[in-house]
Amino acid sequence: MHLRIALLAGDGIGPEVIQEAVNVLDAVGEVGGHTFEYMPLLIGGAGIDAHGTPLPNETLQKTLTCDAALLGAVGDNKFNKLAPSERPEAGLLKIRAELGGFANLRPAIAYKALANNSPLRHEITEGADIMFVRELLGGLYFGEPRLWDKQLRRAHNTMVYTQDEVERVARIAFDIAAKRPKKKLTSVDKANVLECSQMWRFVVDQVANEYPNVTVEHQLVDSMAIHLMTRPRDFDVILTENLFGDILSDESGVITGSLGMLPSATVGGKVNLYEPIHGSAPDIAGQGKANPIGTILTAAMMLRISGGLETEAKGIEDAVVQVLEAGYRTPDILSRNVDGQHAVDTQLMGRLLVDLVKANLAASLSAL
Ligand SMILES: NC(=O)C1=CN([C@@H]2O[C@H](COP(=O)(O)OP(=O)(O)OC[C@H]3O[C@@H](n4cnc5c(N)ncnc54)[C@H](O)[C@@H]3O)[C@@H](O)[C@H]2O)C=CC1
Ligand SMILES: CC(C)CC(=O)C(=O)O
Ligand SMILES: [Mg+2]
Repeated sequence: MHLRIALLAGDGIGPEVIQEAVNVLDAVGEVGGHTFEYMPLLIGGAGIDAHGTPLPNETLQKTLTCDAALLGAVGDNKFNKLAPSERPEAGLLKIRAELGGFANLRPAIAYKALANNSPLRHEITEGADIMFVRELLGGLYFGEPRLWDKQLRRAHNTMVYTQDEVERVARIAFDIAAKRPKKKLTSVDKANVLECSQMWRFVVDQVANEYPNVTVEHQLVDSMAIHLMTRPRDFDVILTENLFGDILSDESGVITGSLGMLPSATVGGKVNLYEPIHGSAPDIAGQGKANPIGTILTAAMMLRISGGLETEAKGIEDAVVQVLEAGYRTPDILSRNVDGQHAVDTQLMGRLLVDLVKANLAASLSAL
């Protein structure tokens, strides 16, 4: 298998975690006989610094020629005073829109080895395995008009969805739910207040008729924030709009032990975009403290979805379980009062995973 991968490292911890994912991909390539061709491209603050724009044209054009795009994170405090349309984050929103992927898949799994690293009690998180399907191209992040009228001392953002936009992401979520053991879909909205949400619910119910084997429920987003923390095991696929999905999926970092553990894949467009769900973490950037696991699991999603490399993806996911069970912890998942932990930095976590991935793949190849 040959994959051309646009490498959009971005800002802050982005380049640090992307490097570890590349090392793991290289290990997969070496053992599995695949070639991964990387195209490093600037985005976010790195794009602003080099070319005055968070999405240089070269980045977009070259990404469009690739089989997949792997992104770290964007954002830097030095740009905080810029208007939203000029900030690093605007580059990410623009590339998402241009690539066209509308379904952002964000799995959140409670790893057994991290049971004592979550502030939630073990019996609450044990076995939790959620797949968020977040609509990525609509809602408040893209709706027009949007402005801050400083003279009128008033600002607008617009939540807008078409029925077609809801339908296409709902279909992806139902397809996923239909293939999972629990076959349950929870659609999250704010239908007691918002017309967008009332329409969302109407469309989801229509699509549900095509999936009689999937159990459907609707939840309001405010109480859902509580249900997610008090009974995460009751959920399977969670379908929601852009902003609600952004917030709830970050919240699921509590279930997994850290935001740094969470991967994502965006599908449905011209080129799939793979990114961990966390941001550029300026508070820990450049210190070797970043957890690369979310990005490494993101690379596994890329191999599975864009490369059809199921064994290789599983080899990475198993390596993550093994490294955690052996007690290795970056600072974000290191707990006080827990025995058997070994503190590691970003690079050592990456190296341990490279070795485990190589061993896992060699074992599965020799078993063939
Ligand atoms: N996809 C992207 O590129 C995203 C970019 N951002 C941007 O990132 C910047 C920082 O935003 P924040 O709200 O602080 O969110 P953040 O996700 O960057 O960080 C939140 C907290 O989680 C920690 N954290 C995040 N990723 C981690 C990792 N891999 N390992 C260990 N700890 C990790 C950070 O140290 C911080 O304490 C902002 O400029 C924001 O706009 C935020 C979210 C997504
Ligand atoms: C544009 C991004 C900064 C929004 C975000 O936080 C995300 O997509 O997770
Ligand atoms: Mg976010």
